[in-house]
Order: sequence, then structure tokens, then C-alpha cells
Amino acid sequence: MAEVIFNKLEKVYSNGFKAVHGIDLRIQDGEFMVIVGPSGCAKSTTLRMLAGLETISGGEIRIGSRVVNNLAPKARGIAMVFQNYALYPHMTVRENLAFGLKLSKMPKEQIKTQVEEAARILELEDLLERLPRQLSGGQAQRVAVGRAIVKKPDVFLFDEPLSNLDAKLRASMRIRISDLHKHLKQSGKAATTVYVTHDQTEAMTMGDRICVMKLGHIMQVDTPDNLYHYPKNMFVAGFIGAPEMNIKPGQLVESNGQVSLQIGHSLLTLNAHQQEKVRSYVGKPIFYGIRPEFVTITEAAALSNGGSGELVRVENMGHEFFIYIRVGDVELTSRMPSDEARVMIAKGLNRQIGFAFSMEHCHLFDAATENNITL
Ligand SMILES: Nc1ncnc2c1ncn2[C@@H]1O[C@H](COP(=O)(O)OP(=O)(O)OP(=O)(O)O)[C@@H](O)[C@H]1O
Repeated sequence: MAEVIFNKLEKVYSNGFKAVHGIDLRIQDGEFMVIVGPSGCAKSTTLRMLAGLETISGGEIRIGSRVVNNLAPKARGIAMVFQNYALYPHMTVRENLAFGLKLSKMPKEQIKTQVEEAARILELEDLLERLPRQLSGGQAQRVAVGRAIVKKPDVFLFDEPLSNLDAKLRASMRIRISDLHKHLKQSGKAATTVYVTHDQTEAMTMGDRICVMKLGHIMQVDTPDNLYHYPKNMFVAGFIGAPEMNIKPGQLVESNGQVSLQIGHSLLTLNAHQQEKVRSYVGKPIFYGIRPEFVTITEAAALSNGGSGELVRVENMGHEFFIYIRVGDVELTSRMPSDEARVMIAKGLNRQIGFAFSMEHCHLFDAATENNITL
């Protein structure tokens, strides 16, 4: 079993800066966990502590049944893939793949078998005699992944492995790494994987679960679906999803026992569940959050579940458009299929149109704690 556990894990750098604030996380055996968050949230620091490349200031890390705090990197049963590939420039691909195994004094025949197996899985067979400088970025990254899998580690660590690749290669490597993990999982041989990235598309498409971090704290650990639909706080709501969720300051009002959200001059009635959850917030500052795909745009002002605003900008994404509408002093984004959007744009910008959304899809956040109060 190679479950990975962080218990109250802390990092204070030598200059006194506290980068990781006592985080708890349990990664299951064979799970693909993505750690995601903006620059400086301490993703790399956390991964490097797990790898043994950075000392631990407090708490503990367990891999399987062992506390590894004081174990050297090579005694931890891990393999790591870095952003810059870190291949040995003077060695061929074959030698790069075999290097770690040679150091561990594995018999020659077994090294040959494991190198060829990794080369087959990653389609590197035709490149085995090349030097790293004779490889493209994507090929070099496949060698870096291959060098890690030949070791058959218990835990596989990735530190932003795709950030040096162009968008197309990134997408294909993303699928390749995911498929590799799924394939190994089916045969019961998947390493527990911790994958660090700042790219939320990678996080959403690759992770069994995702750990969202901010400034050395964990904001939420959940499946991609749950993070998207049930974000626990404003940070997660705003970080996951592109284009971003509309998150705007709002106000709750009560009339005849009915609680509604006021946006500009419009009142949107909350559903029964929401009313019960948020009644105590009436009159207090809150934020509302609605994903662009749930905001619909209409020619006429919506009467019961929206209002009107000025059509200020459009962005053409090919298969869909992002439409920006100014309501009072906030701007709402809507995603629209391109056929419908073209009809609307044909009538020109900077004119009044309607918008609407169902409160079923709307999140409300406490302005003081930034927590989701509708969950
Ligand atoms: N050696 C160090 N001494 C002091 N502070 C450091 C050191 N290394 C990193 N930090 C700080 O710790 C915090 C976390 O850094 P870390 O590199 O782990 O973040 P990250 O989430 O991986 O960011 P990025 O996506 O930019 O790589 C940052 O505020 C960073 O400035």
C-alpha cells in the first residue's frame, strides 16, 4: 500500500517565511491527485517535501506505513518528473532510461526488459539511440516520464511537467499521462500519483481528485465534478472553470417572507432550500456566483429571473461566444452557442438587452468568510 498522508505538514523557510501552514491530506493508494493553485501557493514546496528535496518544519509525511520525514529521497520509493525534463545531455535515450536502474545495481537483462517496456508504452522505441538535443520538447518529456516509470515507484511525482510545451503538445501529453495511469491502474500496478500544476484544465481532466491550494492552505479537496458544482468558497469557485464564474457583490432582501437576490433593479427569487440556508444573511454583504453557461441573454429584458443591461463586448471562440453585459456597475459574462450569438451581435453593441439565470445554479458567499452559504 502506498497511501500518502500529510499530517499538519508545515514549511518555514530559513528567512522565517511560513510557506505551508499545517496542511492535512490523505492520498489513496493508486490515486491520481492533482495539487493546483496560483503561483506562490506552495504547490512545489509541498511536493518537494514529499520528494525529500526540502526539509519538513513541522508535522509529518507518511508513505505507506512509514513516516518519511527523515528519509533520503532515494529511500522513499518515489520517482519525479520535472518541468525542465532534467535529462543527461551526453547520454542516449536508452542510457537515460537505464541510468537509475544501473545505480540501483539491477541485473543487466532486467534493465533491458524494463527499459524496452517503458519505451514501448511511451512510443520511444525509434528514439532509443538519440541524444536529448536531437529530441523535440514532447519527445524529451516522454523520456523524462519513461525514466520515472522504469523505476516502478510506489509514488510518482510530477512538478508542472508540461509547462514548457506548446498548447497542442500539452493537450496530447496530458492524455498520454492520464492513459498511462489508467492502464497501470487496470492491471493493479498504478503508482500513487501527485501532480502539481497551475493549469486548471490539467487539474480537471487528469485528477481523480484535486487539492486546491492558496497561500500555503488547502481550500478544498474533491473530485473535479464536485469542485466545479459545489465549490466550498469563493476562491475555489473563481479558480476552477474558464471563463471564470461571475462573482459579484450582491444583496439579499426579504419581502412577505420570500428571500430574493437583488441585482440592479431586479429581484431573483431564491429556491426553498436556499431561502432556508441564507435567511440570516438578509441585509448583510454577500457575493453571488453564477457560471457563464447559466447566464442566458435575450432581446427583451427578463421579467422574473433577470433584468436588463448593456451589451458591451463579445469574444468569438469559434464554437461559442463569450458575451459581456453591463448591469449597474458590474459586468456579467455569458457563454452562448455561436449561431444564436451571431444573430444578437448583428443588431450591434452598446444597446440594452435582457439577461436571466436560474437561482438553482447560483451560489451565494458570505462576504466576511468568503464561504459558500448555499451548500
Ligand atoms: N528558499 C525559499 N526561501 C524563502 N521563501 C521561499 C523559498 N522558496 C519558495 N519560497 C516562497 O514560498 C512560497 C511558495 O513557493 P512555491 O515555489 O512552493 O510556490 P508554487 O505554488 O509552487 O509557485 P509556482 O507555481 O510559481 O512555482 C512563495 O511565496 C515563495 O516565494
